[in-house]
Amino acid sequence: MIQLTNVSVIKNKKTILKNVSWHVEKGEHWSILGLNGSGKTTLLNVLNGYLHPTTGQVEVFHQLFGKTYLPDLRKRIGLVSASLQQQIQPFESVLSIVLSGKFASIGLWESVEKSDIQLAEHYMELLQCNHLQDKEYGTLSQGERQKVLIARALMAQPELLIFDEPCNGLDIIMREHLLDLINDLSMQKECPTMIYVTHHVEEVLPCFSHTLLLKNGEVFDQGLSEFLFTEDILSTFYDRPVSIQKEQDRTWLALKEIVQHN
Ligand SMILES: Nc1ncnc2c1ncn2[C@@H]1O[C@H](COP(=O)(O)OP(=O)(O)OP(=O)(O)O)[C@@H](O)[C@H]1O
Repeated sequence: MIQLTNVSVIKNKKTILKNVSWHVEKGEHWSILGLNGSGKTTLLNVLNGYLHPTTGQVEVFHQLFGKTYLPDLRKRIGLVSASLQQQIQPFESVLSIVLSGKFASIGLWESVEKSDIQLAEHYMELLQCNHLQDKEYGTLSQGERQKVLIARALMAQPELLIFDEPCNGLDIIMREHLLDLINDLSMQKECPTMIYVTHHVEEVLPCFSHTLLLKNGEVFDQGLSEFLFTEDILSTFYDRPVSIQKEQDRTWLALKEIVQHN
């Protein structure tokens, strides 16, 4: 699915990513965990081909960037991100937004078939947002918007689905509801390979069996989430002592000391 080899990104003399090597197999689901400014967004931009690495090699679906036509490749990648939210017109209906996912377009400009509507309804049902289909996007809550964007991403039947901090701005009830839906999705036969980018270890569901820990633009560690989410590793990762608790097959984190910011 993904093969990054020694990828570095330098912008304005600042090294944003340094020698990132990462391999994702089809059917593996990965989380990318990192603090603010660790390089997560930059890494996603590299993956989507919006940013060319200064050095190193990127392959997605065995296609080497620089030797492949990126617009076609991007159609195989679903992205659920805040930047997408900002591009959607507030008056567009939920059904139209979900349908537009088939064409990876902002706005629905193509004619659709009955089978497209049926597929859109299937995904809206899966994401429990079919009751919203006639509503305007601008009237939806943040949680409802995220569900619609996931249904939209699935319409293109992507092979790779990237969630970029999907729980930002959600209260705990809506966060858990959205995570439940992502968990349900992971159990579907048609589930694409998923990448879940987050600041919060608590959000990493058991289906995200693998994790890439990104720190200051470098891979701090990577591998099976269950082996990485220990007090020792996470304390070094966060540069401060943390305690963890395992509940519902997830890892819940607390700082052992409150850090004073002056
Ligand atoms: N064009 C640029 N020129 C200089 N520095 C940049 C540029 N783009 C990003 N950076 C810096 O690179 C670092 C990583 O940014 P990035 O947005 O990838 O981090 P992030 O992990 O996504 O952060 P957050 O979680 O806060 O969104 C930041 O310190 C950012 O200021």
